Amino acid sequence: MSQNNKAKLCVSNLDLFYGDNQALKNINMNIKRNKVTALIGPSGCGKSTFLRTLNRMNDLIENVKIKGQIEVDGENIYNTEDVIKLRTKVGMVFQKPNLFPMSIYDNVAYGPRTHGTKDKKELDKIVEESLKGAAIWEEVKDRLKSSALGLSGGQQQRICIARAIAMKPEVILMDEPTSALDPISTLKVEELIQELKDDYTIVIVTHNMQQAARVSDDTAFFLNGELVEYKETKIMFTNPEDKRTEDYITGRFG
Ligand SMILES: Nc1ncnc2c1ncn2[C@@H]1O[C@H](COP(=O)(O)OP(=O)(O)OP(=O)(O)O)[C@@H](O)[C@H]1O
Repeated sequence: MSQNNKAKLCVSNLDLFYGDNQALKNINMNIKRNKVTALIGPSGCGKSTFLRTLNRMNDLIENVKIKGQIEVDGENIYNTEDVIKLRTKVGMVFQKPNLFPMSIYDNVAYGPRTHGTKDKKELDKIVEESLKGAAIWEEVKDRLKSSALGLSGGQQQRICIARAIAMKPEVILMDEPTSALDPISTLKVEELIQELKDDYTIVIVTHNMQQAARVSDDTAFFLNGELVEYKETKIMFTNPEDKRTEDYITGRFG
């Protein structure tokens, strides 16, 4: 299962139930390291649910039952007691920027501080590197002490990415990270995603097929909780195998 050296995450026989409602049905998927993998499919097909299983965010929801196995670097994440460590390794960026009402600096330093980094010089370094990594340093370097909530939506989303990077994750999960952004900010975040894959494994949920085609290396198409098709993005968008994939990407439904 985890013999595939390229795979960062190996998902096998994954089922997920919300009460009696089965939201994920026997998902099998190897997600490649240092690649961008897009999850697409119509509303309610299970994309966000699947994304959340990858760092156990569904644990926080009542009545959820999960079967099957998810390995990160060969380790089953549902066996570990240390969920905090898992979420450090597998970070997440949400649909809407969700910064704290504090300064830009304090937002980025928040995670490292709560994990015990107190040294001012070290924090300065982490903040600068993370903001550079999220391609927002030049825009904010002279106002690090100002409120993060004074930034534009697109800038806030890049600060959220910087905040994720500050924890030194290996995988970054993104749930429709540009859906609340204007086209120019969207483009900036898309460019950033492309740059980030040199250092991280990225899994992104998107409703926007052009976006999946622009940013991802591999694409997975979900429908009614099933993984219908999963392959290289280039091939998926030019030569889909399954009629349902073709119907979806050509805009016939969803
Ligand atoms: N917290 C929850 N409790 C119960 N059912 C849920 C919960 N979250 C999602 N579901 C159900 O699970 C199914 C999959 O939802 P999910 O949000 O994963 O789909 P999605 O593909 O991400 O949709 P969208 O594109 O609209 O965000 C839906 O039937 C949804 O109603």
